[in-house]
Amino acid sequence: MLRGVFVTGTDTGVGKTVVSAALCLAWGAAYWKPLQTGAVDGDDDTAAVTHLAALSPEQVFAPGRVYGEPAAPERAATLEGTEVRISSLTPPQTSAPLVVEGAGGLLVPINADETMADLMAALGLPAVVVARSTLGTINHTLLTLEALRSRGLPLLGVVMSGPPSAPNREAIERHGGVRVLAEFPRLDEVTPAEVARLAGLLPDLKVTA
Ligand SMILES: Nc1ncnc2c1ncn2[C@@H]1O[C@H](COP(=O)(O)OP(=O)(O)OP(=O)(O)O)[C@@H](O)[C@H]1O
Ligand SMILES: C[C@H](N)[C@H](N)CCCCCC(=O)O
Ligand SMILES: [Mg+2]
Repeated sequence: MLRGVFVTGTDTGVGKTVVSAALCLAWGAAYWKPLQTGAVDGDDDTAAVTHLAALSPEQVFAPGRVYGEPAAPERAATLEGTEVRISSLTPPQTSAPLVVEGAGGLLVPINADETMADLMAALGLPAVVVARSTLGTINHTLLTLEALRSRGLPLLGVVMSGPPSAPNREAIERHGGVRVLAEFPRLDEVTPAEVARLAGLLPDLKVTA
């Protein structure tokens, strides 16, 4: 039984927020974004997931820190004259399973000596890796899986986002020794109804609080 998952990705903008919303819907999970950057550009993944997954107030937690600069948390915090340490972030208490969304990919710096991978380790949640479906994804995905494994971090599986590619899926599963949980097609419009449809593509995993 899983208490939840840590949604990471092969890159920023790869579809982690949309996948997080689908996971919340599929599992009746709560959502938390420990580190949000890019607020000056309107980046607000918590608001996006709340809308897309129609989360109730009990299912959504305020981000741990919010920074204006659209950058890695290390730089965004430094520009505001601060530093964030993983030990200062308090994970929410919830009776529901928890979907935690990282910022960018696995090795994005949080400060001079901690990365998203360290945050994942501290939370003790298995990773869902969101990957593009298109050309170039095999390398990016296998690098992310290798980085997870070299740190002894648990892995639940991969979600591929974009036009379904059977050859890319097969290569990632075979070379990465990983399960592709679902392939999320490109949506014309990212709406709650369409995200509910994507949620239906996810396997029935035993996720509990
Ligand atoms: N399946 C999809 N179909 C169409 N558009 C999508 C899909 N998945 C994501 N998008 C769009 O692509 C953009 C980036 O997706 P998303 O915000 O989920 O990325 P992210 O990995 O969460 O980025 P960040 O690192 O900023 O958190 C958004 O505008 C989102 O609406
Ligand atoms: C601003 C953006 N949307 C994310 N919140 C932060 C992405 C950091 C990526 C850093 C990097 O890998 O180069
Ligand atoms: Mg996001």
